[in-house]
Amino acid sequence: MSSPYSKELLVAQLAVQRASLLTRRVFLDSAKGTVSKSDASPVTIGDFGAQALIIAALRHNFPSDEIVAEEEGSKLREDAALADRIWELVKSTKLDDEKAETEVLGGAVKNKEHMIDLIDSGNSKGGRAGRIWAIDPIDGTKGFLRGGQYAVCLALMVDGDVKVGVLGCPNLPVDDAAPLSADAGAGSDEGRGVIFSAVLGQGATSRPLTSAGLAGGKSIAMKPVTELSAASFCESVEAGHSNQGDAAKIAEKLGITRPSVRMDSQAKYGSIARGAGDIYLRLPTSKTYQEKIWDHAAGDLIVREAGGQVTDVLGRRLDFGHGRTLAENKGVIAAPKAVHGQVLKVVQEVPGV
Ligand SMILES: Nc1ncnc2c1ncn2[C@@H]1O[C@H](COP(=O)(O)O)[C@@H](O)[C@H]1OP(=O)(O)O
Ligand SMILES: [Mg+2]
Repeated sequence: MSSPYSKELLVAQLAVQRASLLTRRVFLDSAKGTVSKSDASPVTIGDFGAQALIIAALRHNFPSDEIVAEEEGSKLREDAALADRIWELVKSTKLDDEKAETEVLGGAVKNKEHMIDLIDSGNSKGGRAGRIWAIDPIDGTKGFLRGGQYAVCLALMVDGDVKVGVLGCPNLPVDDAAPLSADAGAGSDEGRGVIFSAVLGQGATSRPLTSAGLAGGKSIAMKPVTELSAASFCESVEAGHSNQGDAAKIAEKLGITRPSVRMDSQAKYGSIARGAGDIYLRLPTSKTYQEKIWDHAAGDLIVREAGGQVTDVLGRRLDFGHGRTLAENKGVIAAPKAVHGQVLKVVQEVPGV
């Protein structure tokens, strides 16, 4: 008998692989497919294209599942030139493995209208009942535009619990043992591109972006931290997304002297899951911002399956059953199980966190 969620894992890996290859094409273009420049939440043609490809794969395989996705198609209905650019990209991005492309993913998107309908169908409200996929087609768009790290994110929740998580990180080194660095290789894809995956209760793996599917995966695990003072922190590049001043106070209290590695997107979760970093802190910068489920679902499972513990700053598990946002959580602390409690205690000693 095949293990639980093996089909979901295969479809998710291939869908993320295909979408990641699409985003890489946009990334290598100097204008990076920017759609809205001044926006606080920038968007590129890669966001829409990747979302269309992932939803196409999910609709083909799991037609009755719900989908929560970050982007919506209305902009494309109003802007024909924009829709045409995205359509060119979507119809010309295919896996080399024709069998995977046609038999698993269901082949190409039919036409431009179909593409926009697919993008629009990621509008589920989420919740605690049934099978719901969460998609962030390009997490860390600011990093993507800067030439830094970003991630293509997909997770399946069943009754509010994450069962499958896949992260495509086209700019992280393939090598799990490479030192943690925010450097994305100045646009070179030599030795870069990794897919992290996890299924609840089955561990976490990494594989090169160019060889997705179920073959070629290696088990990954967090690095055991014996001395917290020797640990390294991972945090957002954007000071508006995580309070870097509070993180510095926490590092000092823990005796950590190494500077934090700042990196965009859920690439942080993948990096600590494979032991390239130790602790990911996301400390709220505002009382009103609610984290989005697509920004955390895959990473949360991958870190937990690699031997980590993930909570918010109050020590509560991330709760993906409250709709499109983590309405009942505040910030994130992801750390190896053995030291998570110590980190949490120190986080709570910092006034205002
Ligand atoms: N005030 C905020 N606090 C935390 N995260 C935020 C905030 N504003 C936006 N984000 C989200 O942070 C994510 C990127 O995180 P990171 O800093 O780890 O790369 C993006 O998905 C972004 O959402 P959006 O895409 O809607 O701007
Ligand atoms: Mg995001």
